[in-house]
Amino acid sequence: MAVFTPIELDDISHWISEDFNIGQASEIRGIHGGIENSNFFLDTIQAGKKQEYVLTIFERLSAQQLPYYLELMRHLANKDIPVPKPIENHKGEILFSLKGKPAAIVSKLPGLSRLQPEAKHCAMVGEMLAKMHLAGKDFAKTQENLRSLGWWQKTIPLVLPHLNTSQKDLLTHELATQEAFFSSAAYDTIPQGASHCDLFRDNVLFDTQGSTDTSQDQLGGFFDFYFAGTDKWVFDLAVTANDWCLADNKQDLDPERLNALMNAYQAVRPLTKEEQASWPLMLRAAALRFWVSRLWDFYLPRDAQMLTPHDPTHFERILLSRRSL
Ligand SMILES: Nc1ncnc2c1ncn2[C@@H]1O[C@H](COP(=O)(O)OP(=O)(O)O)[C@@H](O)[C@H]1O
Ligand SMILES: N[C@@H](CCOP(=O)(O)O)C(=O)O
Repeated sequence: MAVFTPIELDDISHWISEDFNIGQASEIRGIHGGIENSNFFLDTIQAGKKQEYVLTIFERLSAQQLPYYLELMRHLANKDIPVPKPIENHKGEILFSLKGKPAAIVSKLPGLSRLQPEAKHCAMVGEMLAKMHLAGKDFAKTQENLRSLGWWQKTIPLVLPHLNTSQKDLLTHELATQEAFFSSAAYDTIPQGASHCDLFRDNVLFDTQGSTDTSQDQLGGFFDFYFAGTDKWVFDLAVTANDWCLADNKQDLDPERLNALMNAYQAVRPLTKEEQASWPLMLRAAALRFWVSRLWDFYLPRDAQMLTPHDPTHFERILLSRRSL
């Protein structure tokens, strides 16, 4: 994440001790890594013991949009899906205001990201993703994926002037293909529900159980639900596959990792015939979604301390690879 809105301990100490039951704030540290929100590790001391939380200040999402994400995390956590649990204040609220922006405090998950995943990591992620989809079936709220087709249609004209001719052609052709796909009868038959929509390697933690290698790794949890939405579950799986199952050339799919992800997912929730048929176009949709957002972040950047933009060309290559399948 980046830090767009700096926060000091003095800004929150009184608020934490007065409004919550999590002890006294003892330290706050800006987190480097993501690109959307201002995130901080927040330590407190409660009954003499250190407790760890994550404080997020939302930079783009509004107080109207946020209840979906926070309630979804609470719903999933209550069903034993390992996700950050929003912390309630004394009034039972989970959405607050800090420095004039919406903010939340969530539990800190254990572990670290595995950026060079083995097939077994892909399998753990596939299994938990399917369990998460099923656990979200009775989640009452719905909210569209705010980075889906409507957003691509609005954003692509903003980035096109920055691209060369072949990039422009690729982007406009793929958008036209996806528009036709989204409006097809087949698309309507594909099951949907609460989806993470950004389940990249850096949004999953593995608990290493104290081991220095990967042998004991257990899933620590999924986090960063702030791109979640009601979407096709198989789109969520395609987003995940495009990041977790890359071959050494960083663009093609690696059969071993992909099989591990898909088999583990389908052991919990087998894909329907319609989902199977949609898979090639879903992989392309998932590649397009992140090519567009990376272009947008790259060419129309915001001010931030500690911001590291992601490379858009990575998803241009992934899209080309998926189109050649
Ligand atoms: N609940 C959490 N538990 C543990 N670490 C977290 C948690 N939430 C965020 N982090 C850490 O903060 C970093 C940035 O968070 P992220 O959600 O990716 O930022 P952004 O909201 O900007 O996308 C992550 O890479 C991770 O290290
Ligand atoms: N996963 C996306 C960017 C979203 O940033 P995150 O830090 O919130 O995951 C990408 O890689 O483009």
